[in-house]
Amino acid sequence: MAVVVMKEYESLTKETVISLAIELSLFSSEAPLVCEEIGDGNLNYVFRVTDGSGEKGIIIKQALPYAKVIGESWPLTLKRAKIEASALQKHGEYAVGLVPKVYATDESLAITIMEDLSHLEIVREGLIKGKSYPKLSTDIGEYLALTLFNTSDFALHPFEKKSLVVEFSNPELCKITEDLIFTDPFFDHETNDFEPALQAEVEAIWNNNLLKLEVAKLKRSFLTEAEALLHGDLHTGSIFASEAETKVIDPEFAFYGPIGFDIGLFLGNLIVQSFTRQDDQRDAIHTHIQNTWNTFCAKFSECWKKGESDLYKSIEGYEAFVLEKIFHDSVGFAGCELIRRTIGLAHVKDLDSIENHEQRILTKKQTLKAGERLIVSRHEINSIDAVIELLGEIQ
Ligand SMILES: Nc1ncnc2c1ncn2[C@@H]1O[C@H](COP(=O)(O)OP(=O)(O)O)[C@@H](O)[C@H]1O
Ligand SMILES: CSC[C@H]1O[C@H](OP(=O)(O)O)[C@H](O)[C@@H]1O
Repeated sequence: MAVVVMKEYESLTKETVISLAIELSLFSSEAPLVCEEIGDGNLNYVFRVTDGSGEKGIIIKQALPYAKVIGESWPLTLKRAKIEASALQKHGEYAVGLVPKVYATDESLAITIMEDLSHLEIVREGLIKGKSYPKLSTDIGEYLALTLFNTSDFALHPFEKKSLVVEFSNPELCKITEDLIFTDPFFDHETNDFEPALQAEVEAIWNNNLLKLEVAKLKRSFLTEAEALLHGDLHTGSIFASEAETKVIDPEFAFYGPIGFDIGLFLGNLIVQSFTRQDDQRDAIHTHIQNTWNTFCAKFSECWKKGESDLYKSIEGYEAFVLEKIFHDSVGFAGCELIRRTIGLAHVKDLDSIENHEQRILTKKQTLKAGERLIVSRHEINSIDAVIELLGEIQ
């Protein structure tokens, strides 16, 4: 990967992106370059440059000094571009082929130049259309096990692990998660955004001290447990796929946190999708939920058996203890994701695009109920099949 040293920060336009692509010799000098801005996320600009044939493309993603969805009133560090590029590379070392290739970065412009994945589809969009992506859960289960195990103390020398903890210190992006996932939805906070028909359910959440105690414990794990290098925002909008391929993008929230957080966010987004489907279409999603966890466990155990880095790895019962903790954390984090995606600042299209008002409100009530039960009962839920059973009980 090249590191391009450019001038000071400026917000790129389609024209300056083309000049940059020429300056960096990313295409042959005669190619008639075309650029479009394709970013649909909350935070950054994403430019796609093609050579006119429409076939060869590259992606130039640029961080803005503020959150795009809110505007300049929400300043945000440009350092997130470097974190994202470094996390793509670090995760790519272990989850080979499951993340886009990074071609170049420039810290002062806050850009990452990477592989164009436009031949794939964002999983959230495909799932909403009823697709099921046969390889999704096997690939994501493996991605989770390989990235999380191999960046943890189970695999790394303690000096290397601690130096990665420092490299991936990401306080501003973590603060967004601390607020938007773990705090604001559980209090009457101005960032919340919910439909008036949900007022009673939302107030019940704000008044539920048992629920809030459990969320406080999960937030504490997020704040304090530097277990592995997380993606940090692994929702179905951060995954590209086809029938044959899966690629995880957008790890700008990467930092050292609890292993169950990435797993829980992915499962939470699958659970949201499950509630939006007709009964006869839910099985494909439930199979993905089960297979994600089962693949994660199988691959994590395979990694556990390799290498000698931690003498305690061979102690009877230790691996089972670790996996049990990760499972209960994952279930709780999934619950938080369900609640924040329903009533918090950042919604998901799976829910908001349900046109029929009654159906949309019913589905949102279900995601809230499921979220609450997953959080409060997570220590009594002892298998992934029990999660599926719980989903079936929610009317
Ligand atoms: N490598 C890529 N190849 C093709 N399209 C991409 C790529 N990365 C991002 N995109 C497009 O840009 C959108 C926003 O990208 P994302 O990284 O999620 O931005 P944000 O950080 O703002 O959420 C994606 O939903 C996708 O449509
Ligand atoms: C104001 S940030 C809200 C929300 O946006 C991020 O998602 P993405 O960058 O994928 O659009 C993240 O989930 C934050 O919680």
